[in-house]
Order: sequence, then structure tokens, then C-alpha cells
Amino acid sequence: MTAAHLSVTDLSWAPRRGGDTLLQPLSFDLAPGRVLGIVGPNGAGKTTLLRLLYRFHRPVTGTVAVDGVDLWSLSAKAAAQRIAVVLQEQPSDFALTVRDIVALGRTPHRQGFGGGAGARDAEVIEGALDRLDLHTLAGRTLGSLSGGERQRVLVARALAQEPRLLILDEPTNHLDIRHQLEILDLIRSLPLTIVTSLHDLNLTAGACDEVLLLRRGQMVAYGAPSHVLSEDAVSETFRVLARRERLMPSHADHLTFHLSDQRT
Ligand SMILES: Nc1ncnc2c1ncn2[C@@H]1O[C@H](COP(=O)(O)OP(=O)(O)OP(=O)(O)O)[C@@H](O)[C@H]1O
Repeated sequence: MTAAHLSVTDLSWAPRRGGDTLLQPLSFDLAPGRVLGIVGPNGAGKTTLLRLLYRFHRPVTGTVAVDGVDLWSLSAKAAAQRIAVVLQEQPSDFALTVRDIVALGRTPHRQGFGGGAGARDAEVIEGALDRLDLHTLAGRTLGSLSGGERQRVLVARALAQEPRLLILDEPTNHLDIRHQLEILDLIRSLPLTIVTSLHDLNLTAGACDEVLLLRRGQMVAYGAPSHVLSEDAVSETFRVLARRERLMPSHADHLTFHLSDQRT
């Protein structure tokens, strides 16, 4: 696996040309192998930004470049050879087995319509099943799995795509705390560049190298978690009273939140 360099310049988006701009121009640079967490209140534009990064939305202004190549200069297939996505929506292929679903990740690498699966495909699929510890579930149908197991299958499918950039939309949604920690641990261990939206700010601080804070379609801050997730920035962006404490003996920072209007 090779990690991508992601470079975003003056990127903005509106549903229609001349319509309301839902994402104001923003720029950032993510070095290969880094994990970026995108955080912000409901409706801040997290999913919109991710959709621009995986070439679902075409920018109104600006560019998304992966290893120096503008995504919109690539075919959809060539983009899918570089970028894989794990979305919140569960697929409807409930009757397919886990191995079938993971094999779908090879689609962008197949030659022509109905191109056959080679020995290398089989090797990559087994590797992805191994990494997500899915061998015992490989023959089960997706519909028979728990939400956490399904999430692992979707990550395995994304890895079978052999991307350089992996994008995840709220990968911890619907997972219990153990599975949340496991999925974030896994994300950290992958030798890829990763962009993920997350709601839990403490998990974000623990799992990400960089954080991008969005509010009403605008980038409020970008950088190290300790810098971006300050009490003031979090309080203002989420309209709460945020307090940061240092936990002992780990020395990790931990945010707690209160409704500000409870004190007035
Ligand atoms: N295609 C669209 N047409 C019109 N409005 C849209 C479109 N896509 C998103 N929006 C609006 O843009 C805003 C940002 O939506 P987005 O889904 O990116 O937010 P989010 O930060 O991911 O929210 P959440 O945390 O609730 O998932 C919302 O107000 C949403 O209704």
C-alpha cells in the first residue's frame, strides 16, 4: 500500500451554479500517511466536503489533487483506483456473502466489462479479509451480521480496492465503544492517508494527526488536535461550554461539555 499526498486548494461547493454556497473556499495540505479528522456540528458541511474529496461532487471553485493530480482530470475508474470510501449507508446487498462484498472492491482494477478475477485479485481479497479478521465470517451473508461486523466488511471492501487515500464518513456511527475504539485503532494502523468525519471530539483527538473544524460551511481551524480543539473554538463552534482537563496518569486531554444556557 502507498499513501497519497492530498492537496486541497480554494475548494468550494454549491448545489447549483449561482446557488447558495454550502462550502466556502478552503485549502489544506495532508502529508502521506496522516489521519485527518473532520469535525463540526450537524449540517456544518462534513459530508459535503468528503463528497468533494472522493469525486462525487464537482467543485464550484478550486481543486482536490491526489499526488499532484486533479481528481477531475481522471476518469471515475482511475479515481477509484486511488480513493476508497466507507459511507454511513449500509449496502443493500444483504444476500451477498462477506467474501463477495469484499471482492467488489476489486472492480476498479478489472479490465473491461466483466473482466475476470486474476490470482492477484484473490490474494488481495484474502489479505483484506485477514486484516479485518473476517475469515470466520467470509461465507456468511451480509444480512446475517451485526452492525459492527458489517462495518468491518465495508472497510475490508475499501482495502481490497488498494487505495492510497481512504475516506470514511462517521465510521464509528452505531458502534459500541469497544468497536469504536477498534475501528479507530485499525484506521491508525493502516499505511494510507485517511480522511474521516467524526462526531466524538475526544475520539478524534486520540485518533487523528490533524483536525479540520467546520462551522456553517466554513473552515474554522486546521491543524493538530490540541491546537484546533481548544476550549474556545469548541465552545463557540458547537454552542456549548467546553472544558479541557488533563487525565492522569495518561496525560491525555479530555473535553467535557455543558449547555451554556444552563448557567444563565
Ligand atoms: N445537494 C444538496 N442540496 C441542497 N442542500 C444540501 C445538499 N447537500 C447538502 N446540503 C445542505 O448542506 C448542509 C451541510 O450538509 P452536510 O450533510 O454536508 O452536513 P454534515 O456536517 O455532514 O451534517 P451531519 O453532522 O448532520 O451529518 C446542510 O444544511 C444540508 O441540508
